[in-house]
Amino acid sequence: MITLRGRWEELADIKDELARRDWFMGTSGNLAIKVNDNPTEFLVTASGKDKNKRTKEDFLHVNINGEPIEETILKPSAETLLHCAIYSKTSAGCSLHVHTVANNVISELYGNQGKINFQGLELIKAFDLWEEDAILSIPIIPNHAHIPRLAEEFQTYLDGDKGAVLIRNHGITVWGRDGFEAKKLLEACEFLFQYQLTLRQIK
Ligand SMILES: CSC[C@@H](O)[C@@H](O)C(=O)COP(=O)(O)O
Ligand SMILES: [Zn+2]
Repeated sequence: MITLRGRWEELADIKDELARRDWFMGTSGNLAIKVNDNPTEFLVTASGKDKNKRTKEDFLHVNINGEPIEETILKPSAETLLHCAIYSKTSAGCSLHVHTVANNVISELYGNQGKINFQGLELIKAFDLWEEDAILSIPIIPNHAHIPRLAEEFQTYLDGDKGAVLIRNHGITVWGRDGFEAKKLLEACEFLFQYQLTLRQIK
């Protein structure tokens, strides 16, 4: 059995790796990992911190409503409700949210269509799409400032234990069965976004 400490270290390692990619600009981004079922509990990043640094106060242990389980002066991520939605509606074990220039530009370019589709690219296999004509469709939702409203719209796309949703001119949230899968999906999405932007520049 993996302990709370083990999950903490796992999430901290993921955070370090994403930080090395420079995916936490301006304190943006938040991460979560499930630590218990029945009742569902997870670790979530503390709000407003420099996620490039590794400290003892990086994560809070929260319940399914995003409320801290232990007494703390730290505040859970402002976007904790999105992670709550993921663990309420799916069996995912890890959820990651980052802001990158590529995911923001893609969300703006394709925002009016409400989604971006990828077909014929090897990396969509990261989402277990193996058929030659398979299409990976990533929804794009408006960036509602009211987080409960954002979470309400976001949760309509939670139809599996792994997936990705773009928030327009904000960022991406991905979830997977575990930390390995969530990070894999995030990297695949960012590859696809960079590919699409490069292709559009050349054409
Ligand atoms: C500092 S801009 C980014 C925030 O508004 C938010 O979108 C974000 O991703 C980080 O918020 P946080 O509360 O630290 O989890
Ligand atoms: Zn954000």
